[in-house]
Amino acid sequence: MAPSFSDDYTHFAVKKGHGVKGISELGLKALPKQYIQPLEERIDMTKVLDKESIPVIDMSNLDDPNVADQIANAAEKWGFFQIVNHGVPIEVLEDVKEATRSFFQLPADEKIKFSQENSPTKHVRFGTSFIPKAEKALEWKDYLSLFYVSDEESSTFWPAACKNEAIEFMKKSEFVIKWLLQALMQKLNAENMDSKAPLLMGSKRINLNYYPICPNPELTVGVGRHSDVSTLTFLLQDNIGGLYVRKMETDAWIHVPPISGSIVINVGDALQIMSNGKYKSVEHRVAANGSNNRVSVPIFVNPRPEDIIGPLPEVLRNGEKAMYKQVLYSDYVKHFFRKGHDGKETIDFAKI
Ligand SMILES: COc1cc(/C=C/C(=O)SCCNC(=O)CCNC(=O)[C@H](O)C(C)(C)COP(=O)(O)OP(=O)(O)OC[C@H]2O[C@@H](n3cnc4c(N)ncnc43)[C@H](O)[C@@H]2OP(=O)(O)O)ccc1O
Ligand SMILES: O=C(O)CCC(=O)C(=O)O
Ligand SMILES: [Fe+2]
Repeated sequence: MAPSFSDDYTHFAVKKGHGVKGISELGLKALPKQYIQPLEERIDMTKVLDKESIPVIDMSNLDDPNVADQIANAAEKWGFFQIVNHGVPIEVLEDVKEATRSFFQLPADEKIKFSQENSPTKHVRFGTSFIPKAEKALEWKDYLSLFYVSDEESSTFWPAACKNEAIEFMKKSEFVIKWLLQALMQKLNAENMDSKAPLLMGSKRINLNYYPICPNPELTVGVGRHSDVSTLTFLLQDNIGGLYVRKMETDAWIHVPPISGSIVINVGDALQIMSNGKYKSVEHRVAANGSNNRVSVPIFVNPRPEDIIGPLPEVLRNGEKAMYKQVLYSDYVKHFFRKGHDGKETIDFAKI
């Protein structure tokens, strides 16, 4: 049944498993007040630079040393870039976007089986907004978050509507992810990828994000300002648009235009820490949309929860002063998940 009072919307979306998709489908004329963001957190279009864009890097010739240079340069100067001709088949990308729509199309009583309270495993979580119990205002997004442990575990516990497509996307992306990390390590003189791979890409989480049509998109956000806590994020977006990235060291924002077949790559906090600040995790946010539903599928490439992360010895070899302490990665991630989105604040947890 549709909720009648404003406070009931939180119950309906968060506790009953309808999510913001359920609210969207009620056809309300006005946004429930819980979703109204303070003015400073809404996207101010006068701060968007429409003539600038993040780099787009063609990966068709991996033997060209220029490719690795462009990647390291983009990770340093922008923290965000798009890649094209990266080798992940277009059908795999289309299939995982379609599987995302199929999962969110399920009735609430099917999706709620995967909520924090009901899920058969901590590794599968369906939710809405970011951390509703810690947020001052809610965000206009539903998600399914899948932590990869093994094919067997995924096959047993991940929802049938999307598991094969999500696993395939992860598998087919493995080569290019490793190549990107190798190129980034080379530029830090930390070439030994065989020994570094577990730390850089020892765990993966894939999120399926659903941003339904919103009655007053200008009053809220799909995702608030944050940087990812990953090493790298490998993000597939559909053709709707709405992802904005902060231009480094300014208060201006740049839109990331959908490019068919491309993948958006961003540096996460773990790589900023390991590179002692050479590569930067940059704030980004997602606008809500008044006319179209949007999906996105980030693969968060991470250290393992039990890893200790800090500036790599190779980076400090030349006497450079460490800017970050050694921290247990799961402590870092738990700190991120303890509060609402707060821009680049999370990294203070690791600062010396
Ligand atoms: C959802 O909207 C988002 C998400 C994001 C995500 C950006 C990223 O960069 S995700 C990459 C995170 N890295 C990893 O998952 C790999 C390392 N994993 C770990 O260290 C651990 O698995 C763990 C995530 C810390 C969980 O540890 P565990 O011991 O199993 O502890 P829990 O009790 O399950 O969780 C602790 C605490 O975290 C919250 N939480 C856990 N998982 C999620 C999740 N998938 N989504 C949201 N919140 C999660 C949870 O609230 C727990 O606290 P409670 O108080 O509820 O118990 C970016 C932007 C977005 O909008
Ligand atoms: O939906 C997007 O384009 C980005 C989402 C995001 O930033 C995240 O899930 O961390
Ligand atoms: Fe993000």
